[in-house]
Amino acid sequence: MAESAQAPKLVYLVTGGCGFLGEHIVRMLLEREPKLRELRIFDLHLSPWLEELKTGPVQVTAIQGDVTQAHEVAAAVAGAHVVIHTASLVDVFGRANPKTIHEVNVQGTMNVIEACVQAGTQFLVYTSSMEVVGPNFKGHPFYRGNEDTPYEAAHTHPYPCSKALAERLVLEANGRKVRGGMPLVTCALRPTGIYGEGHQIMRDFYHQGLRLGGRLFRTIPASVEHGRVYVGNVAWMHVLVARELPPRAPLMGGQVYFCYDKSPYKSYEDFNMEFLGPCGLRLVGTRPLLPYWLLFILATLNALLQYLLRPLLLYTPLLNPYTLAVANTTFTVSTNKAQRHFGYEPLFSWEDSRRRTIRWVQTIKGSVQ
Ligand SMILES: NC(=O)c1ccc[n+]([C@@H]2O[C@H](COP(=O)([O-])OP(=O)(O)OC[C@H]3O[C@@H](n4cnc5c(N)ncnc54)[C@H](O)[C@@H]3O)[C@@H](O)[C@H]2O)c1
Ligand SMILES: CC(C)[C@@H](O)CC[C@@H](C)[C@H]1CC[C@H]2[C@@H]3[C@H](O)C=C4C[C@@H](O)CC[C@]4(C)[C@H]3CC[C@]12C
Repeated sequence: MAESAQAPKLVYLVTGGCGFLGEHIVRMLLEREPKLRELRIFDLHLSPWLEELKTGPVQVTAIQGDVTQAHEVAAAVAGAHVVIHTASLVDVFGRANPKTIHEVNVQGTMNVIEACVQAGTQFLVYTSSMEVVGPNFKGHPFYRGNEDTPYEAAHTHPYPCSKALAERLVLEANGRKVRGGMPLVTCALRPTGIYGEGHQIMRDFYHQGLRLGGRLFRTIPASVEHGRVYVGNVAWMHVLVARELPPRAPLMGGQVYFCYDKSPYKSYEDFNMEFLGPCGLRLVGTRPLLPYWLLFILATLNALLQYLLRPLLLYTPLLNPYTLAVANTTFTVSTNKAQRHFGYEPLFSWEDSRRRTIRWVQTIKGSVQ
């Protein structure tokens, strides 16, 4: 895209723009992308808060659509300069069937790639995931790893499998000729466990704690570290990557970047207590109250119950064999590749991220604060 000091002229499309991360990306773009003329938000489910965004200087176009429908994606992409593709079925709790997860996450991504090629859209940013790497089904730890750390990325669960395949398709598409003869420039961002305002799993933990009289019971050893990153910093990295991809295409094209900030390395449960503790919850136990083998049996019983109850209702507890295995496997990143390649620095400090998240938890219905 030609540099210009004149009026804003860029058209961005964000797929999944009404999701937990998508909303933060949309709001961050409107606040911090001065070259934006039009922001298109493409989502299966449009949110009511979109209306409040239409009063600003940037044209906000809400598009209700399905990424599995190629013609709907093509219509949304036509005329866009940059596509940020975050739309995905994010499910490790058995809510969606594996076929649907593949259709949305893989076929949907293929539709986005093809739409960029046909429309002549040159820049595509894909929201991938740490799960593309691991933890693998063998439970190998990934300790303070980076984008170049050797690791056997072996998956059996539909979600990580779909994200890994989609990421590969995006990176392999880098360099393809788009309509008009210019090269497609792609890159993928791999957030670790995102937290912050709007995080549904944090909400689920909070409600579980309220149901248990203000207590949560430790199931994961405190020594098992899980990387986490604040949603505002993930959104900021997306904005920055989209801005720097055109001028730095030779360096950034076809690259992957972990999303990171200064959030501390802790177990998943201890990290959640950074926000749930100040909101009145207590984590019982300095070590897991139940042995792993018993937790595994309970997780397996949950999976069996989910299967048996499916004709009647969707039973999707937090504890299942997959979530137990992932939570019990250290996965932390330590990298500065995003800083080296496009000058990324976290926008929000840990203290600020924590304060914002606590403030949000306090607004959750049923909050005791
Ligand atoms: N939440 C995390 O911890 C985390 C971590 C790493 C990566 N990610 C990735 O970030 C992205 C956003 O995740 P999230 O946590 O915000 O999830 P989310 O479920 O809140 O958002 C996903 C959005 O995609 C939309 N969507 C789903 N299927 C669609 C379809 N067929 N067509 C159009 N839109 C569709 C949903 O309506 C939703 O608004 C995903 O790609 C996910 O893999 C999330
Ligand atoms: C019930 C206990 C065992 C409890 O500790 C389970 C926690 C479990 C629900 C989470 C532990 C790790 C989470 C995953 C991780 O943060 C990364 C992810 C990648 C992202 O792309 C989607 C979400 C997720 C799979 C995330 C889901 C919840 C956990 C498994």
